[in-house]
Amino acid sequence: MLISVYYVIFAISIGIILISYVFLLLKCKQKACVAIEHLYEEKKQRCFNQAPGPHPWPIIGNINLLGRFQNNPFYGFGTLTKRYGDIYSITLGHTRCLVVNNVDLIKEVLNKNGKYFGGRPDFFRYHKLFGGDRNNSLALCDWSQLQQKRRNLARRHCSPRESSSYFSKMSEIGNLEVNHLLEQFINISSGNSCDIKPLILAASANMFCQYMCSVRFNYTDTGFKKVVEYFDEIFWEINQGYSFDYIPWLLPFYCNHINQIVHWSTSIRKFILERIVNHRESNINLNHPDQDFTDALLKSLKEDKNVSRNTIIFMLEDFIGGHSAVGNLVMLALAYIAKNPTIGEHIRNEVDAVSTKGTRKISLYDMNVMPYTMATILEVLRYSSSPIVPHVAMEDLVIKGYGVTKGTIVFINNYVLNMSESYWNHPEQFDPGRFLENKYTNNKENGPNCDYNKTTLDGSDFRLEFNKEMDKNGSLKNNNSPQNSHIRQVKKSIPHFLPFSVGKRTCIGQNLVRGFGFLLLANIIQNYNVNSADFSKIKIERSTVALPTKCFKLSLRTRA
Ligand code: HEM
Repeated sequence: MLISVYYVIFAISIGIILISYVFLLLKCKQKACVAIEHLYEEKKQRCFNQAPGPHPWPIIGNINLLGRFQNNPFYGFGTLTKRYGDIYSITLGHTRCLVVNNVDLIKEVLNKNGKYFGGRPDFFRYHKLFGGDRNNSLALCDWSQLQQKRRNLARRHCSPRESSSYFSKMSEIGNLEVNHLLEQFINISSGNSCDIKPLILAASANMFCQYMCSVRFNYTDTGFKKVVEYFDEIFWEINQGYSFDYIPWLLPFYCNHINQIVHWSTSIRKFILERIVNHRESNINLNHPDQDFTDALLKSLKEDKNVSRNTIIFMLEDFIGGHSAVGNLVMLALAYIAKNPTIGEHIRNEVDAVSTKGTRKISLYDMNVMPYTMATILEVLRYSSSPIVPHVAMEDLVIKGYGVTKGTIVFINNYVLNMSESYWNHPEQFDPGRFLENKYTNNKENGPNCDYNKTTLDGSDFRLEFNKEMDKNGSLKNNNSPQNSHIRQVKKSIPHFLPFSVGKRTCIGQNLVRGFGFLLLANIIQNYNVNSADFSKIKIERSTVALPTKCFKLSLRTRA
């Protein structure tokens, strides 16, 4: 009896051992398969050559090639296409980079493979700008679930649709701030040269602060003035490239510069906490609907354990900081108008027709009926070719048959798109008209449901009357034809025009740029003639929307 019990126990033990071996073998097989697959992938990668490119020097790589194009590295990238084609690799310091120079390839990288190119360069400077960790920044962080969450949170507030209450809030706030700005201009509107940039930036900052945080600051508030200046410095800084980004051992030579960056960013953070967040945080009511973006952020902090206080403070800072881009864009537009007075005349014609000769201010709802003004903003974006923040490959992958290894920095060259003769007629000319098209219509079409039969705020059916009186350059002429008229509109889509980039990491602030930029530009031109006492002082770098903090002066003269 005892023996048979032993036999049974022995048999069970053998069974267990055998089953364990089978599991062990299966697991080993799985691991072996993964390892083989990995090896195969690696081999496959190795089979793909790197894109062609110049041979790198030790230590500096190809930085010497860009040295010649310090003022416009993207032009430099463009010249290298003649030798290496539209996609090529260069090495900056020790970092491998890929430069992509045509629209199809750009879309292959950012649209088709966007999820693999969601990283950003790990520059020391970027960390210093955002409290020691670039992942605090919306634009400079690597792609992550947190980034997806932050983008979703921001979308409603920062990309308002025309029919939404956010849009009407934007229009209202924009108009109120324009009144404040015009009051400031009264003292400087005698036609003398003036440094108007700080005022335009302050107006733009107040538009953003009111829209996002329901607070505005006085133009004489020294704390506010300093913060607006520091934001502007940072905007300039983000648009620059330095050799120490790629050759970190040069950093000790740039200590003062880095300390300056830290000073700007910590001062901004202190201001946002002391003057905006602290007070709001203590008064937040979770049961009330969101008053603004700050409410939405503070609520997400209370409701979602994965969102940290740092995250929301940096988000707010990022979005308020967007005002610098708008302010600089408007300054550029005014400079081009000063240089090309006919452009100012065309805008003035639109403004006068829409506002019945200046009897009311221009609102956001006039955007659709002022195509030339909108086209001017687009032409500034094209002409200045704001660089697309570099992307980084987050995995090994293949683009156009070339192997791209994880960690490669990808430069998207939209300067070549904006300046290529194969995409634009006379790309070197500043000409807003290139963004306009005519839509022919007969008046019968223009019934109450016609898309193009837009009305202005005061209810007048302006667009048709106005458009049929414009010649092709945008100036007024008297050729009223009662039957047929053409409507001038901004071209709907231009596939090679990507000022805000495409794909997963496209700019979140583009509607704010169009909206607040339009309000500032149209209302300034409604009230002032813009000129310059010395055009030689208007120096504009290509390949950036950023102007130095201390830039050219302009003169404003009240319109007769
Ligand atoms: C002249 C005005 C502006 C231009 C030309 C511009 C252009 C761009 C470009 C090219 C990118 C990079 C997209 C990419 O990496 O593929 C970007 C990213 C971004 N922009 Fe703008 N932008 C402007 C203004 C603004 C404003 C006003 C805001 C906010 C209020 C804003 C918020 C952002 C954010 C948060 C990102 C990062 C998105 C991400 O990486 O996921 N931008 N912008």
